[in-house]
Amino acid sequence: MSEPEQGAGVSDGAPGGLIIFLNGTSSSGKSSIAVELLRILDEPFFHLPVDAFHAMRTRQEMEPERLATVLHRTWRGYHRAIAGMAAAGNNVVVDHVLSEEWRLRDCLDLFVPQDVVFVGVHCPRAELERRERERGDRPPGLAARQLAQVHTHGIYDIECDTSRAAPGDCAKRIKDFLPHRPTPTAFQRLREKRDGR
Ligand SMILES: Nc1ncnc2c1ncn2[C@@H]1O[C@H](COP(=O)(O)OP(=O)(O)OP(=O)(O)O)[C@@H](O)[C@H]1O
Repeated sequence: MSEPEQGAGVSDGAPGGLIIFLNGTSSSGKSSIAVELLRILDEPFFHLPVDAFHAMRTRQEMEPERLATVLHRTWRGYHRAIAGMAAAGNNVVVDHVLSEEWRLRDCLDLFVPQDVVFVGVHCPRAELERRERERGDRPPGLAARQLAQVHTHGIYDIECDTSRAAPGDCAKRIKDFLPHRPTPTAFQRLREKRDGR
């Protein structure tokens, strides 16, 4: 039996899969957009949220120092799992918080930069705090603490403000952007910046 044809327009014929990378603070609306994306995208995509990787870990108590090591390893493994899925030709929606500088550096080292659609998921502080209170399953102040770092690199392919647009509208904008994404991509530009070019 022959292999199913690879989708045109989404991966541009490249052997690697496309990575739609949603970056924003906790409660900014990343998962909600990812759910909508998977509903409307025409090609097969996998949603890989960082939370799913934390949820796979055993639940035992750990000393803070050991926990820090285990968490660091989890994030590094998550980045490599994304790269691995994409390397095998799978399209991926990533739902991640770049709240520490090394995380972006690690992703820049690992992902094929022309295959990444880097999406800034923004939401004003007051609305983040309101959502945190309403959902009750995140520590109060978590999103506000992450705000300082998450968007500091300042370069995206596309950005959305989830206080002004519903998750479905953000997903539709991202989907419509895919066939027209310009080069260099945000990841290509960030790599050039990293390399001092
Ligand atoms: N565009 C939006 N408008 C209004 N409410 C939203 C919007 N997007 C998400 N929410 C609400 O905000 C809360 C957080 O959304 P979501 O889980 O998608 O965020 P997240 O960025 O994935 O958060 P986390 O990283 O903490 O998992 C949910 O209660 C969700 O219903």
